[in-house]
Amino acid sequence: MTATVLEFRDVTKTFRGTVLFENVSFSLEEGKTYALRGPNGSGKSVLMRLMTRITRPNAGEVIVADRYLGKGRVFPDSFGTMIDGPAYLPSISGLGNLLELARIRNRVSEEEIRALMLTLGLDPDSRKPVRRYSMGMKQKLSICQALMESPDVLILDEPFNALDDRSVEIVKDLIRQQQLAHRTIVLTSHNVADLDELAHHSLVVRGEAVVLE
Ligand SMILES: Nc1ncnc2c1ncn2[C@@H]1O[C@H](COP(=O)(O)OP(=O)(O)OP(=O)(O)O)[C@@H](O)[C@H]1O
Repeated sequence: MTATVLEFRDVTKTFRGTVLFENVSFSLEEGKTYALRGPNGSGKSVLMRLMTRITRPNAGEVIVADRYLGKGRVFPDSFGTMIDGPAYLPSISGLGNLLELARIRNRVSEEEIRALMLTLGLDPDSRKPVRRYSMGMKQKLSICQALMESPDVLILDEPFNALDDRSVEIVKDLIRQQQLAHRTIVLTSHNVADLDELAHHSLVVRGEAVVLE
């Protein structure tokens, strides 16, 4: 039997009186990859923020299974997210930034972070400050940040943006490794072929509804 990771129960989200989602209900199952689809501005990023509980619904509930919550915590403890991009310290290096973030939970070693950076084509020994990073380099750093602690659930908003073809293939391989490790993944992409290639199911934003297919 598959286990539920998180459940939306009659979730309504409005911004200043405008309804974005109304009475949305669905569940995500462990080990599955979900393509979140919908036109620009339909609410995909907001839905992802609701999943992580960064954004709260106006009505209804987002229920995260107990095993993903730290003791007495509201926020999921084992979710890796790449939604708005973390707020990097612009004057220090990529490795420096990842080490700072890793200190919060102390779950990943410097060696593991260095290896992941190398896999993605980032030089961990580069002293270049993040403010001088190109868009693609920042994107790779965000992917490192989301993956580095081997989270049980990955929420990836446009992980392939700004990446060259080779880097797209590397990120796809990393996602496939996560699938083999039975991780649960939600991802968006403006490239439908990428979503079709990777996802088991779709979450489609249709007006104020979200349909699981
Ligand atoms: N904090 C906020 N306050 C007011 N409106 C917001 C806020 N966050 C998002 N919105 C609105 O919610 C709608 C959905 O935005 P969202 O970024 O989730 O769309 P999206 O589907 O991710 O779009 P895209 O494909 O362009 O990335 C937009 O109209 C946006 O302006």
